[in-house]
Amino acid sequence: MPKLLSRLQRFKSGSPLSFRLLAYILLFSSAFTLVSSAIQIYSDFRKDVSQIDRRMQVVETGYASSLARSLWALDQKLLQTQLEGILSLPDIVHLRLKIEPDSELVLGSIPTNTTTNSHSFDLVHQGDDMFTLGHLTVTADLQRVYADLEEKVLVILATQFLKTFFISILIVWIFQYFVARHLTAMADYARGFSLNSLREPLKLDRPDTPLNNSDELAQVTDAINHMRERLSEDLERQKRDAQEIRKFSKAIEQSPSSVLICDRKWQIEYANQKFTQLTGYDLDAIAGKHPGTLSEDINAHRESRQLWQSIRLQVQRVGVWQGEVNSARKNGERFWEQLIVTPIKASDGEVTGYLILGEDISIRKRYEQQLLRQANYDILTGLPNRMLALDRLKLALAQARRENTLVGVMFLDLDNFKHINDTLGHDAGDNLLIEAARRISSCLRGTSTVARLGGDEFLVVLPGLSDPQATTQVAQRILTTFEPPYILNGQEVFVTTSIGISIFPHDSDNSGMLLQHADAAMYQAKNKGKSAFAVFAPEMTEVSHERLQMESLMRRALEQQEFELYFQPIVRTETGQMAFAEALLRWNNPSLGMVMPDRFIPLAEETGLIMPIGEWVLKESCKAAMRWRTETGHRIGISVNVSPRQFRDPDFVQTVMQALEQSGLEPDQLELEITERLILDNTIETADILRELDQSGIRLSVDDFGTGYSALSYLKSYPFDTLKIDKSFVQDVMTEHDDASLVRAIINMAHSLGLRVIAEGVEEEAQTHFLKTEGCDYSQGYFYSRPLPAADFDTWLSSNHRV
Ligand SMILES: Nc1nc2c(ncn2[C@@H]2O[C@H](COP(=O)(O)O[C@H]3[C@@H](O)[C@H](n4cnc5c(=O)[nH]c(N)nc54)O[C@@H]3COP(=O)(O)O)[C@@H](O)[C@H]2O)c(=O)[nH]1
Repeated sequence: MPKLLSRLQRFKSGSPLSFRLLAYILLFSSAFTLVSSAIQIYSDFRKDVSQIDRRMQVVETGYASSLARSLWALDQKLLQTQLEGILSLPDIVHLRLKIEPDSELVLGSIPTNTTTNSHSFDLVHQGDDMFTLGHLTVTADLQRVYADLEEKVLVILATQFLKTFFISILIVWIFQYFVARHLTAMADYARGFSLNSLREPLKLDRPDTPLNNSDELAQVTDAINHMRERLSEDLERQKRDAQEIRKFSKAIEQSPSSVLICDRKWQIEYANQKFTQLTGYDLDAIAGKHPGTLSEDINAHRESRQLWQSIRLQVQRVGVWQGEVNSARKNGERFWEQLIVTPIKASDGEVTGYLILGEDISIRKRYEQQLLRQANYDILTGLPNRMLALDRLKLALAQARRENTLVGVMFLDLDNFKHINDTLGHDAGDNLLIEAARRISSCLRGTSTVARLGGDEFLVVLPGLSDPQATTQVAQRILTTFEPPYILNGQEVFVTTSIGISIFPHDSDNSGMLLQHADAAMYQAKNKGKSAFAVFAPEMTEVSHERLQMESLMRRALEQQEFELYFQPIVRTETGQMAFAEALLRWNNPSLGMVMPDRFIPLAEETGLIMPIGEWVLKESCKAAMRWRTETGHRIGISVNVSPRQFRDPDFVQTVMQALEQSGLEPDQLELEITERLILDNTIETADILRELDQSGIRLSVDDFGTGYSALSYLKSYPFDTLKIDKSFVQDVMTEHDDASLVRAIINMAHSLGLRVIAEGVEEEAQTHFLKTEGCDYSQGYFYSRPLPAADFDTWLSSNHRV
């Protein structure tokens, strides 16, 4: 029962369509039933009425002749019987017989309040003559017909209504079961449809039959589900798109590049953080403006307008513009940015706006300018470097060709720069170069170029000369400006320069050759004794050729075993007995002959060949010392010269140790001679290396002492064992009072620092007496022996009883 009630309730409230359908069916079927029943009833009614009419016709045809005969015969009884017979007929209620001429016979009665139907006919005698005997009016009562009609109406109405009602109920139930409830389910589904239920498809509560799967409801369900899927896909896509858009907008907002988006009229619509950060303008302040009109500076504004005009044109024509722009920040500060401007196009290709990407390239630009400067200028002196100098030289040559003039090319090299640099340190060397550059520049006209080629080499280009003499005048002026001393590390230092000159077009019309010739002339000037200039002459090329040749020969000298060690004894001054020997390198080249170290060691240092050569010297020296021990039975130490360049080899200590290990010589039998200039070179971890060598037991001596510019304090700071007084002082001790005093002072000072002293360059016996008197520990010089080849030294050792 409750189920039924709820159904009814649903039927009433939840299924208005069914309700309405029921109402419509009832209404229409009732109307139809009524009309059809009315037609039916009316037809039956007409049938009944016409049956009565026919019956009265039958009375006329059946009774007229017999009634006429009864009248003719005046047989009243028969007439009475006949009339009663007619009256007994159904529905006939009244008979009126008018008998001619004026009698009347009436039978039956006409009921009141009812509808009657009358039929009259004449009663005629059919003899020879025809006589109308009477006139009979038959009246029929339609009461029965109407009663029948009423009953029929009632029955038909009742049955039709019931039929219609139940059929309607059935139809509505069928409709409700097969359609309406599913429509309700669809409505419920649609009503409850939300983003959360997107994954739940609409399912109707009906069997899964092929018929059900293909009917309209199935089609609507499919359509709804299809719509749901499409919606779900669209939403998914929208979600993805929204995510993408969020991602892109975040990326744009946080992009390391500045981003401006303009509409199609180039009015700013969007600016990201980076843009604000870079320019100082925030979006509110610039929205709607043209990107070229942000600055308030009128000049910048004008420039920018022109620029943006060309940007607009190129973007229209080519589709992109990119370039480097010197933009202005809000505070007026200028900066460089790399801009890329592209149109933003809709899918139909229509331009909807413009994208302007910017990147701050100020640092790169500065760096580029710096690089450009570095590429063309010498950082230390600010002078043009080799590259720019060569460009200028080429330009000068081109101009000279046009104008038929001369170009002077001067190659300058500072004399003894290396020595000064090594002894006074790099800072002093740098200051010297700066001052030298200033002095050279001060001697030149505005059109001339002075450049630093590297190291202590300078190039001067004198364009547009009419007379070659002009070059020598300039060279002389330069030499004169070099005369005043330089103040380096608080000391007065005299520095000179050597100048080589070549002239275009006399010496060559080629810039490279002119440089080479000036270089060759410069060597000639050096050979003249420095602080000189030389003008190129063809024979000078041989000198520079020799240098090149020497370098290439030296590269093969080690493997060709062209190097040889000479040994010079170092004796105890007091006794003249052999103490140890110094290894001195010689180069025996088949084409160059015997080459002395002064000639090739600087070149070996320049080219780096000193590393393998120095290693060879160390190993051979240690081996020689061990051989002497074997041969003489005495421990004879060996002193080896070490070039500053060798100290820059990170494996130097290891090389020394290897030489000792491989030969078996004890470390205290090896002495390394180091020049003062090495010690003053702050760039080398000299102290660490010297300490490491000292800790290994290797002895260390300061070579050429007295020739440097340094203070003596380093002697205390470094672990030296020996100090070697330069031969230039020793050689004049007997003649120069100052030198004698200096040698004496050096010996005393060295002793006070716990160092032993070697005097080198002892050539005369008198010098040995002096040194003995002054307490000099060791002596070395031609007086005792010249440097000897190994075999000669062996002989010297065996014949010399002073060991
Ligand atoms: N890095 C290296 N340098 C080396 C090596 N071998 C030599 N040298 C250096 O070359 C310079 C010239 O050396 P050298 O021509 O051998 O001259 C030496 C002696 O021959 C010379 N000497 C010795 N006694 C006298 C003398 O009585 N009179 C005189 N006029 N000359 C003399 O002195 C040079 C010794 O120099 P020093 O080293 O200062 O003791 C020279 O500077 C060498 O250092 C090498 O293998 N590596």
